Amino acid sequence: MAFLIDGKQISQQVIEDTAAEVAEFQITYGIKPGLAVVLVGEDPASQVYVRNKVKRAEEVGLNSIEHRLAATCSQQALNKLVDELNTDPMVHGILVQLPLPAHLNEAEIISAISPEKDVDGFHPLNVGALACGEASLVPCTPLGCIIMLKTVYEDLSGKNAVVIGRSNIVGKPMAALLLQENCTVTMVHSRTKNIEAVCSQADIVVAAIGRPEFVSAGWIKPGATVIDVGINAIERDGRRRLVGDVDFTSVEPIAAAITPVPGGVGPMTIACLMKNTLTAARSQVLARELEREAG
Ligand SMILES: Nc1nc2c(c(=O)[nH]1)N[C@@H](CN(C=O)c1ccc(C(=O)N[C@@H](CCC(=O)O)C(=O)O)cc1)CN2
Repeated sequence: MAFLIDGKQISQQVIEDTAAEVAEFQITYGIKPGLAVVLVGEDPASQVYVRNKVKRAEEVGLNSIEHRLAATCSQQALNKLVDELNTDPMVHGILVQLPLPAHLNEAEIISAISPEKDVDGFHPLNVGALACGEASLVPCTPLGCIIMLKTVYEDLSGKNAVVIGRSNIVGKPMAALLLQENCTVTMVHSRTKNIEAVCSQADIVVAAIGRPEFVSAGWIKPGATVIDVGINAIERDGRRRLVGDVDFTSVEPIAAAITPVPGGVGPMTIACLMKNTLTAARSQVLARELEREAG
Protein backbone atom coordinates (compact mmCIF):
# COMPACT_ATOMS: atom_id res chain seq x y z
CA MET A 1 0.00 0.00 0.00
CA ALA A 2 1.27 3.46 -0.91
CA PHE A 3 1.79 6.28 1.56
CA LEU A 4 -1.03 8.80 1.05
CA ILE A 5 0.27 12.35 0.56
CA ASP A 6 -2.41 14.30 2.41
CA GLY A 7 -3.01 17.63 0.65
CA LYS A 8 -5.52 18.77 3.26
CA GLN A 9 -3.01 18.36 6.08
CA ILE A 10 0.00 19.80 4.22
CA SER A 11 -2.02 22.77 2.93
CA GLN A 12 -3.23 23.47 6.46
CA GLN A 13 0.41 23.65 7.58
CA VAL A 14 1.22 26.07 4.71
CA ILE A 15 -1.79 28.20 5.75
CA GLU A 16 -0.70 28.26 9.40
CA ASP A 17 2.92 29.10 8.54
CA THR A 18 1.78 31.85 6.17
CA ALA A 19 -0.60 33.28 8.81
CA ALA A 20 2.29 33.51 11.30
CA GLU A 21 4.51 35.22 8.70
CA VAL A 22 1.71 37.64 7.71
CA ALA A 23 1.30 38.65 11.38
CA GLU A 24 5.07 39.25 11.65
CA PHE A 25 5.07 41.22 8.36
CA GLN A 26 2.28 43.43 9.66
CA ILE A 27 4.15 44.13 12.91
CA THR A 28 7.38 44.93 11.04
CA TYR A 29 5.99 47.10 8.25
CA GLY A 30 2.57 48.19 9.52
CA ILE A 31 1.05 46.87 6.30
CA LYS A 32 -1.58 44.18 5.79
CA PRO A 33 -0.82 42.36 2.52
CA GLY A 34 -3.79 42.70 0.15
CA LEU A 35 -5.11 40.11 -2.31
CA ALA A 36 -7.61 41.12 -5.01
CA VAL A 37 -9.52 38.25 -6.62
CA VAL A 38 -11.45 38.98 -9.81
CA LEU A 39 -14.28 36.71 -10.96
CA VAL A 40 -15.93 37.28 -14.33
CA GLY A 41 -19.26 35.51 -14.86
CA GLU A 42 -20.98 32.77 -12.92
CA ASP A 43 -19.15 29.53 -13.67
CA PRO A 44 -20.18 27.32 -10.69
CA ALA A 45 -16.72 25.76 -10.11
CA SER A 46 -15.00 29.17 -10.36
CA GLN A 47 -17.46 30.61 -7.83
CA VAL A 48 -16.52 27.84 -5.37
CA TYR A 49 -12.77 28.36 -5.91
CA VAL A 50 -13.08 32.15 -5.49
CA ARG A 51 -15.18 31.74 -2.34
CA ASN A 52 -12.51 29.42 -0.92
CA LYS A 53 -9.72 31.83 -1.87
CA VAL A 54 -11.46 34.74 -0.11
CA LYS A 55 -12.13 32.56 2.96
CA ARG A 56 -8.52 31.38 3.16
CA ALA A 57 -7.20 34.93 2.63
CA GLU A 58 -9.22 36.13 5.61
CA GLU A 59 -8.01 33.16 7.64
CA VAL A 60 -4.32 34.02 7.08
CA GLY A 61 -4.93 37.69 7.89
CA LEU A 62 -4.69 39.16 4.39
CA ASN A 63 -6.75 42.14 3.29
CA SER A 64 -9.08 40.26 0.94
CA ILE A 65 -10.76 42.19 -1.88
CA GLU A 66 -13.25 40.53 -4.21
CA HIS A 67 -14.40 41.95 -7.57
CA ARG A 68 -17.22 40.35 -9.53
CA LEU A 69 -17.93 41.34 -13.12
CA ALA A 70 -20.83 40.22 -15.29
CA ALA A 71 -20.20 37.43 -17.83
CA THR A 72 -20.96 40.00 -20.55
CA CYS A 73 -18.30 42.50 -19.39
CA SER A 74 -16.02 43.92 -22.07
CA GLN A 75 -12.26 43.41 -22.38
CA GLN A 76 -11.93 47.15 -21.85
CA ALA A 77 -13.82 47.02 -18.53
CA LEU A 78 -11.68 44.12 -17.30
CA ASN A 79 -8.45 45.84 -18.41
CA LYS A 80 -9.58 49.02 -16.60
CA LEU A 81 -10.19 47.12 -13.35
CA VAL A 82 -6.77 45.42 -13.58
CA ASP A 83 -5.12 48.82 -14.23
CA GLU A 84 -6.78 50.24 -11.10
CA LEU A 85 -5.63 47.26 -9.01
CA ASN A 86 -2.09 47.58 -10.44
CA THR A 87 -1.80 51.09 -9.00
CA ASP A 88 -3.68 50.48 -5.73
CA PRO A 89 -1.09 50.50 -2.90
CA MET A 90 -3.41 48.37 -0.70
CA VAL A 91 -3.29 45.54 -3.25
CA HIS A 92 -0.13 43.38 -3.35
CA GLY A 93 -1.55 40.41 -5.26
CA ILE A 94 -3.98 40.24 -8.18
CA LEU A 95 -5.65 37.08 -9.42
CA VAL A 96 -8.12 36.82 -12.30
CA GLN A 97 -9.96 33.52 -11.98
CA LEU A 98 -9.71 31.33 -15.09
CA PRO A 99 -11.28 30.30 -17.37
CA LEU A 100 -12.68 33.61 -18.60
CA PRO A 101 -15.83 33.80 -20.77
CA ALA A 102 -14.94 32.94 -24.41
CA HIS A 103 -15.18 36.55 -25.73
CA LEU A 104 -12.37 37.72 -23.42
CA ASN A 105 -8.68 37.40 -24.24
CA GLU A 106 -6.96 35.51 -21.41
CA ALA A 107 -3.40 36.16 -22.60
CA GLU A 108 -4.08 39.91 -22.84
CA ILE A 109 -5.44 40.12 -19.31
CA ILE A 110 -2.62 38.02 -17.82
CA SER A 111 -0.08 40.35 -19.47
CA ALA A 112 -1.96 43.40 -18.15
CA ILE A 113 -1.40 42.38 -14.52
CA SER A 114 1.68 44.02 -13.02
CA PRO A 115 4.34 41.24 -12.84
CA GLU A 116 5.13 42.15 -9.21
CA LYS A 117 1.45 41.59 -8.25
CA ASP A 118 0.98 38.47 -10.43
CA VAL A 119 0.40 35.95 -7.61
CA ASP A 120 -0.67 33.31 -10.15
CA GLY A 121 2.81 33.48 -11.74
CA PHE A 122 1.27 33.44 -15.23
CA HIS A 123 2.71 36.76 -16.53
CA PRO A 124 5.28 36.22 -19.34
CA LEU A 125 7.98 38.00 -17.27
CA ASN A 126 7.43 35.63 -14.32
CA VAL A 127 7.34 32.65 -16.70
CA GLY A 128 10.66 33.80 -18.19
CA ALA A 129 12.21 34.33 -14.74
CA LEU A 130 11.23 30.80 -13.73
CA ALA A 131 12.70 29.39 -16.96
CA CYS A 132 15.97 31.22 -16.15
CA GLY A 133 15.98 29.73 -12.63
CA GLU A 134 15.54 33.17 -11.02
CA ALA A 135 13.39 33.90 -7.97
CA SER A 136 9.89 34.75 -9.16
CA LEU A 137 6.21 34.36 -8.41
CA VAL A 138 5.64 30.71 -9.31
CA PRO A 139 2.28 29.19 -10.41
CA CYS A 140 0.44 27.89 -7.33
CA THR A 141 -0.38 24.33 -8.42
CA PRO A 142 3.20 23.31 -9.38
CA LEU A 143 4.54 25.06 -6.27
CA GLY A 144 2.10 22.98 -4.21
CA CYS A 145 3.32 19.79 -5.94
CA ILE A 146 6.95 20.59 -5.04
CA ILE A 147 5.99 21.20 -1.40
CA MET A 148 4.23 17.82 -1.37
CA LEU A 149 7.22 16.07 -2.98
CA LYS A 150 9.48 17.54 -0.30
CA THR A 151 7.41 15.78 2.35
CA VAL A 152 8.37 12.49 0.67
CA TYR A 153 12.02 13.16 -0.30
CA GLU A 154 14.65 15.04 1.68
CA ASP A 155 16.40 15.78 -1.62
CA LEU A 156 14.95 15.58 -5.12
CA SER A 157 18.41 15.72 -6.79
CA GLY A 158 18.97 13.12 -9.46
CA LYS A 159 15.42 11.73 -9.43
CA ASN A 160 13.95 10.82 -12.80
CA ALA A 161 10.76 12.88 -13.05
CA VAL A 162 8.18 12.60 -15.83
CA VAL A 163 5.58 15.35 -16.25
CA ILE A 164 2.52 14.29 -18.24
CA GLY A 165 0.95 17.35 -19.92
CA ARG A 166 2.43 20.58 -21.25
CA SER A 167 -0.01 23.31 -20.19
CA ASN A 168 1.29 26.79 -19.33
CA ILE A 169 -0.43 26.64 -15.93
CA VAL A 170 0.89 23.27 -14.73
CA GLY A 171 3.03 21.11 -17.04
CA LYS A 172 5.64 23.66 -18.17
CA PRO A 173 6.20 25.39 -14.79
CA MET A 174 6.19 21.98 -13.07
CA ALA A 175 9.05 20.82 -15.32
CA ALA A 176 10.98 24.06 -14.64
CA LEU A 177 10.59 23.67 -10.85
CA LEU A 178 11.66 20.00 -10.92
CA LEU A 179 14.70 21.05 -12.96
CA GLN A 180 15.50 23.68 -10.32
CA GLU A 181 15.45 20.83 -7.78
CA ASN A 182 18.05 19.01 -9.93
CA CYS A 183 15.70 16.29 -11.18
CA THR A 184 16.22 14.72 -14.59
CA VAL A 185 13.00 15.87 -16.23
CA THR A 186 11.09 14.43 -19.18
CA MET A 187 7.86 15.99 -20.45
CA VAL A 188 5.39 13.76 -22.24
CA HIS A 189 2.13 14.70 -23.95
CA SER A 190 -0.56 13.54 -26.35
CA ARG A 191 1.91 13.18 -29.27
CA THR A 192 4.64 11.34 -27.31
CA LYS A 193 5.47 7.89 -28.63
CA ASN A 194 5.57 5.03 -26.10
CA ILE A 195 4.34 7.32 -23.32
CA GLU A 196 3.73 4.32 -21.06
CA ALA A 197 7.32 3.05 -21.45
CA VAL A 198 8.75 6.53 -20.71
CA CYS A 199 6.61 6.93 -17.57
CA SER A 200 7.51 3.48 -16.28
CA GLN A 201 11.17 4.61 -15.89
CA ALA A 202 10.24 7.48 -13.58
CA ASP A 203 10.89 7.84 -9.85
CA ILE A 204 8.34 10.69 -9.85
CA VAL A 205 5.28 10.98 -12.11
CA VAL A 206 3.26 14.21 -12.20
CA ALA A 207 0.01 13.68 -14.12
CA ALA A 208 -1.56 16.88 -15.48
CA ILE A 209 -3.17 15.87 -18.74
CA GLY A 210 -6.84 16.46 -17.94
CA ARG A 211 -8.07 12.96 -18.83
CA PRO A 212 -9.92 10.98 -16.16
CA GLU A 213 -7.99 7.94 -14.84
CA PHE A 214 -5.66 8.01 -17.86
CA VAL A 215 -2.54 6.74 -16.05
CA SER A 216 -2.83 3.10 -15.05
CA ALA A 217 -0.70 0.54 -13.20
CA GLY A 218 1.44 -0.43 -16.22
CA TRP A 219 2.79 3.14 -16.43
CA ILE A 220 4.24 3.19 -12.92
CA LYS A 221 7.57 1.81 -11.69
CA PRO A 222 7.14 -0.04 -8.37
CA GLY A 223 8.08 2.34 -5.57
CA ALA A 224 7.53 5.53 -7.60
CA THR A 225 5.86 8.68 -6.24
CA VAL A 226 2.72 9.75 -8.10
CA ILE A 227 1.35 13.31 -8.00
CA ASP A 228 -2.11 13.60 -9.53
CA VAL A 229 -3.02 17.14 -10.63
CA GLY A 230 -6.22 16.14 -12.47
CA ILE A 231 -9.66 17.04 -11.14
CA ASN A 232 -12.27 15.46 -13.42
CA ALA A 233 -15.98 15.15 -12.70
CA ILE A 234 -17.36 11.83 -13.97
CA GLU A 235 -20.52 9.85 -13.45
CA ARG A 236 -20.12 6.37 -11.96
CA ASP A 237 -22.88 4.09 -10.69
CA GLY A 238 -25.33 6.93 -11.32
CA ARG A 239 -23.38 9.30 -9.05
CA ARG A 240 -21.18 12.31 -9.79
CA ARG A 241 -17.64 11.69 -8.62
CA LEU A 242 -14.31 13.53 -8.77
CA VAL A 243 -11.39 11.51 -10.11
CA GLY A 244 -7.84 12.43 -11.04
CA ASP A 245 -5.78 11.75 -14.16
CA VAL A 246 -4.48 8.61 -12.40
CA ASP A 247 -6.42 5.39 -11.98
CA PHE A 248 -5.96 5.44 -8.21
CA THR A 249 -7.28 1.89 -7.57
CA SER A 250 -4.76 0.18 -9.86
CA VAL A 251 -1.78 2.52 -9.22
CA GLU A 252 -1.96 2.83 -5.42
CA PRO A 253 -0.74 -0.75 -4.68
CA ILE A 254 2.34 -0.24 -6.92
CA ALA A 255 3.42 3.30 -5.95
CA ALA A 256 5.35 4.12 -2.77
CA ALA A 257 3.48 7.42 -2.33
CA ILE A 258 0.49 8.95 -4.08
CA THR A 259 -1.82 11.99 -3.84
CA PRO A 260 -5.58 11.38 -3.64
CA VAL A 261 -8.29 13.24 -5.59
CA PRO A 262 -9.99 15.06 -3.97
CA GLY A 263 -7.84 16.12 -1.04
CA GLY A 264 -4.47 16.09 -2.78
CA VAL A 265 -3.05 18.81 -5.02
CA GLY A 266 -6.29 20.91 -5.10
CA PRO A 267 -6.08 22.33 -1.55
CA MET A 268 -2.36 23.09 -2.07
CA THR A 269 -3.22 25.46 -4.96
CA ILE A 270 -5.15 27.81 -2.69
CA ALA A 271 -2.64 27.56 0.19
CA CYS A 272 0.20 28.49 -2.22
CA LEU A 273 -1.79 31.50 -3.42
CA MET A 274 -1.69 32.83 0.15
CA LYS A 275 2.06 32.13 0.32
CA ASN A 276 2.61 33.92 -3.02
CA THR A 277 0.64 36.98 -1.85
CA LEU A 278 2.99 37.34 1.11
CA THR A 279 6.02 36.82 -1.19
CA ALA A 280 4.67 39.56 -3.50
CA ALA A 281 4.03 41.96 -0.60
CA ARG A 282 7.57 41.37 0.74
CA SER A 283 9.27 42.09 -2.57
CA GLN A 284 7.10 45.19 -3.16
CA VAL A 285 8.01 46.61 0.25
CA LEU A 286 11.69 45.81 -0.37
CA ALA A 287 11.60 47.42 -3.83
CA ARG A 288 10.00 50.60 -2.42
CA GLU A 289 12.66 50.76 0.35
CA LEU A 290 15.44 50.42 -2.23
CA GLU A 291 13.83 53.14 -4.39
CA ARG A 292 13.63 55.44 -1.36
CA GLU A 293 17.27 54.79 -0.43
CA ALA A 294 18.37 55.48 -4.01
CA GLY A 295 16.63 58.86 -3.69
N1 LIG B 1 -6.36 32.23 -11.92
C1 LIG B 1 -6.41 30.89 -11.73
N2 LIG B 1 -7.42 30.18 -12.24
C2 LIG B 1 -7.43 28.84 -12.05
C3 LIG B 1 -6.44 28.18 -11.28
C4 LIG B 1 -5.38 28.96 -10.77
O1 LIG B 1 -4.42 28.45 -10.10
N3 LIG B 1 -5.41 30.32 -11.00
N4 LIG B 1 -6.54 26.82 -11.00
C5 LIG B 1 -7.77 26.12 -11.29
C6 LIG B 1 -8.84 26.16 -10.25
N5 LIG B 1 -8.43 26.26 -8.84
C7 LIG B 1 -8.02 27.46 -8.39
O2 LIG B 1 -8.28 28.49 -8.92
C8 LIG B 1 -8.61 25.17 -7.93
C9 LIG B 1 -9.08 23.94 -8.34
C10 LIG B 1 -9.35 22.92 -7.42
C11 LIG B 1 -9.15 23.14 -6.06
C12 LIG B 1 -9.49 22.11 -5.04
O3 LIG B 1 -9.21 22.30 -3.87
N6 LIG B 1 -10.14 21.00 -5.42
C13 LIG B 1 -10.61 20.02 -4.47
C14 LIG B 1 -11.94 19.47 -4.96
C15 LIG B 1 -12.98 20.53 -5.13
C16 LIG B 1 -14.36 19.98 -5.43
O4 LIG B 1 -14.90 19.27 -4.61
O5 LIG B 1 -14.88 20.36 -6.51
C17 LIG B 1 -9.61 18.89 -4.29
O6 LIG B 1 -8.87 18.60 -5.25
O7 LIG B 1 -9.60 18.32 -3.22
C18 LIG B 1 -8.67 24.36 -5.66
C19 LIG B 1 -8.41 25.36 -6.57
C20 LIG B 1 -8.40 26.68 -12.57
N7 LIG B 1 -8.47 28.09 -12.56
